[in-house]
Amino acid sequence: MRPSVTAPLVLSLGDPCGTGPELVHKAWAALRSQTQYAFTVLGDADLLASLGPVQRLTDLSDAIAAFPDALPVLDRPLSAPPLPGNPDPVHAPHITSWIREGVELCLSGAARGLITAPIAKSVLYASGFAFPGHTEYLGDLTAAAPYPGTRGPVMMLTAPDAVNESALRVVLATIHTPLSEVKAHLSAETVRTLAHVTHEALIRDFGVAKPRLVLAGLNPHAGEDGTIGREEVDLLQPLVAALCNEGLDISGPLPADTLFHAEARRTYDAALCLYHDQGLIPLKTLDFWGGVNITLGLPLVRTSPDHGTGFAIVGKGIARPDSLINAIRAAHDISLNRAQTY
Ligand SMILES: NC(=O)C1=CN([C@@H]2O[C@H](COP(=O)(O)OP(=O)(O)OC[C@H]3O[C@@H](n4cnc5c(N)ncnc54)[C@H](O)[C@@H]3O)[C@@H](O)[C@H]2O)C=CC1
Ligand SMILES: NCC(=O)COP(=O)(O)O
Repeated sequence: MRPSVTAPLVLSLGDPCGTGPELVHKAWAALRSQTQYAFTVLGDADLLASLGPVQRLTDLSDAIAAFPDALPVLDRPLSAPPLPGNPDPVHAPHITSWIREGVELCLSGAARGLITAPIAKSVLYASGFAFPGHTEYLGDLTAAAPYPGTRGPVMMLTAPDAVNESALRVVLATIHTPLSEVKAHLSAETVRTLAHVTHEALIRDFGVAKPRLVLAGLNPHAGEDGTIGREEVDLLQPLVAALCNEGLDISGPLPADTLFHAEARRTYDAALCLYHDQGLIPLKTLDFWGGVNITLGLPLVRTSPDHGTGFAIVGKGIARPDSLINAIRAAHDISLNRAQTY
């Protein structure tokens, strides 16, 4: 069902021992007077009440009215008390159930977007979580839901507060893949799907009328005509030619080391990167505090701060909410764009 633009956003609390709970309160305090960003937390209300004012909701539709006065929460209690800064796999089933319920609320139309606070992957893996991260989990949870475009999930990171005028968007062909295995995971079909999902999402989710894509090379100097690696010649150049024939505006493969300076960024709307750090190093260098992680190609809107659980700084009052605030704003913006084009 298509979500109403007047439905609230929902936010899964993530790891209760991380910075998520305090950041949620900081984000609420920053946004409480702007009810277009009203969100409700799926998580433990006692934990959140220990950090600031909360309103326990029984009905999600009360979220917008409650938002200016207190942080709205759909109380989904933990079974053991969380120790700040000390993650414990005992919380894993709750963490994943908050995400699952957020997905259900979005797919039913009761919520118009899901923001996920950070999870610690290794903690979830220790309790049997079978997905590399939210991205793949959300792809699995939504596999049966109708979607009008090319299916993701695709991970996009955006640096909305990047300096030098031009923001940066990167999308990843491989995500949490060890570097030694990246090459084996790169196929024409993987990169082709990445390009199409990104092209369609730039139109549907970001309102870019004619998306311009660029593909980064894998090797130094993009292989230098096959003399420093052959992936560009054998795989990526023919693929870019095929994608151009399919109607996409895409260039590359280009050397990654000269792809991210301000002037270069003005020439494209999204950079297709082949592995995690190829895209995330420039992004986090440009905008360490404000980056947003967005999942493309899903039948729901999902955003997240680009940082992790920050266990070492929990409770110290120094965790910055910029990225979470940007994630909430991005979910709002994307849901409005989708309402116009979906
Ligand atoms: N969206 C998600 O669910 C993500 C989860 N993670 C998970 O987070 C855990 C920790 O990963 P790390 O690589 O240590 O990354 P991290 O982002 O938690 O920490 C990296 C550095 O940034 C600082 N930092 C993090 N958030 C901050 C904030 N809001 N304000 C100020 N400083 C902040 C930390 O103190 C640390 O120095 C891992 O288990 C990882 O799986 C990592 C990235 C995204
Ligand atoms: N480095 C990005 C990250 O870890 C986010 O992963 P996900 O949980 O959004 O799939």
